[in-house]
Amino acid sequence: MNMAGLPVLIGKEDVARLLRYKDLLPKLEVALGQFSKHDISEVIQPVRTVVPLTKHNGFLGLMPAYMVHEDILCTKMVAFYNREQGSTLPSTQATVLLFDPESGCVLAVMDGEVITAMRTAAASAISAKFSMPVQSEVLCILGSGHQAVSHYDVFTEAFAFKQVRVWSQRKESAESFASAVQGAVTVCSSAKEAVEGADVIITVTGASQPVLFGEWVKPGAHVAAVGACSPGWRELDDVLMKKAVVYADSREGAMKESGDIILSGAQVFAEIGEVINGTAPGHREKTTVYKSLGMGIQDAVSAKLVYDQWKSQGGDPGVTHQ
Ligand SMILES: NC(=O)C1=CN([C@@H]2O[C@H](COP(=O)(O)OP(=O)(O)OC[C@H]3O[C@@H](n4cnc5c(N)ncnc54)[C@H](O)[C@@H]3O)[C@@H](O)[C@H]2O)C=CC1
Ligand SMILES: O=C([O-])C1=[NH+]CCC1
Repeated sequence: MNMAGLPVLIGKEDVARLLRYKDLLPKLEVALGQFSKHDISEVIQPVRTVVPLTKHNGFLGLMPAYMVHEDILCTKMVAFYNREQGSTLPSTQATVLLFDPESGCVLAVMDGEVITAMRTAAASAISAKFSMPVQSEVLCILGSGHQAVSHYDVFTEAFAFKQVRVWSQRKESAESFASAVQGAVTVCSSAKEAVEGADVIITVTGASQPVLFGEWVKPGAHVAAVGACSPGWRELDDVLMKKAVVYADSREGAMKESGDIILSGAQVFAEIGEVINGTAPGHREKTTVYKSLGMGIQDAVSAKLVYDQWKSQGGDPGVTHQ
C-alpha cells in the first residue's frame, strides 16, 4: 500500500525483476510441504472456484489462499483458454491481490503472468528434485510458450542436463524458443523424437488431446505435466497414466480438475508435499508423473516475495507502479 492508502500496482516488468528462483524455490518447497499436512491451522486453500467461459472455450479461476504462520493472504484471478491454433489471444491472463490479513485491505495488485509462469515452473522443478532419475541427462520440453520458457529457465538453473530438446506443434515456434533462451536447445521434428530416451519430460501445451504417449517414455523417466487443467482435457495418454506413479500438487485439485487423472482412472499416489515431508516416497527408479494444476499458495508465496522485495528496494510510497 502507498502513503495515500492505495494498493500499489506492480506490473509485469517489476514482478520479473523482483521475483527470483533462488528465493522462490526454497519458500515454495516449504509451502508445498505445509499444504500437504492438511492442517487448517497452518494453510487454508480451497480448491479453486472455476467459472466456465464456454462461449470462449475457457475458464476463470478464483484462487484464494491464507498461510497462517506467515500471515500471507492472497488471491489470484486467472482466465485460461483452449485456443485455436493461430489465435493471437493469450492463453492465460492473471492478476494477483495481496492483502493485509489483519485489516483486510489490499496491499498490492500485481501482474499474475510472470508469477504464474515462475511458480508453476518452480513447483515442477521441486517435483523433479524428488522424483527424477538420479542420472538425468536429457530434458525434453513439449510446447514452446510462456511455461516452456519458465520451465527451461528454472530446470537449467537448478539442474545440469547435457541436452535439452524441444518440440512444438509449429516447428517455427520451437525454433523461436530455441533462439530466445540462453543455452543450446535441440529442436525436434516430432514429439516422439523429442521424448524417446529423455530422463525428464515437461508437457506445457495447450492441447486438449494427448500429446505424450506412454510407449515413447523411457522407463524411470519423470514427467511434469502442466497443461490440460480441466476435467475434459488431456496431455498424457492412458498407457502412461496407468504405468506411472502419479503425484499431484493437490490431490483434491487433481481429482476435480485433471482430465489426465479423471479420464484415465489413474490413482494419485501422493502429493508432492508429502514427498517433501517424508511421508511418501519419491520413486526415482519408477516412471513418475507429477500432475500440476496450480495452487493459490504458490501465488501467495510468490506475491509476498515480490512485495517484500518491492519494499526493500524502496518501492515508491507516493507513486503507484505500473
Ligand atoms: N499447472 C499450472 O499451474 C498451470 C498450467 N498452465 C497451462 O499450461 C499450458 C501452457 O501454458 P502457456 O505456456 O502459458 O501457454 P502458451 O499459449 O504460451 O503456450 C502453449 C503452447 O502449447 C502449444 N499448443 C497449443 N495447442 C496445442 C496442441 N493441440 N497440441 C500441441 N501443442 C499445442 C502452442 O503451440 C504453444 O507452444 C496451458 O495448458 C495452460 O493452461 C498455465 C499456467 C499454470
Ligand atoms: O494455477 C494456475 O494459475 C492455472 N492453472 C491452469 C491454468 C492457470
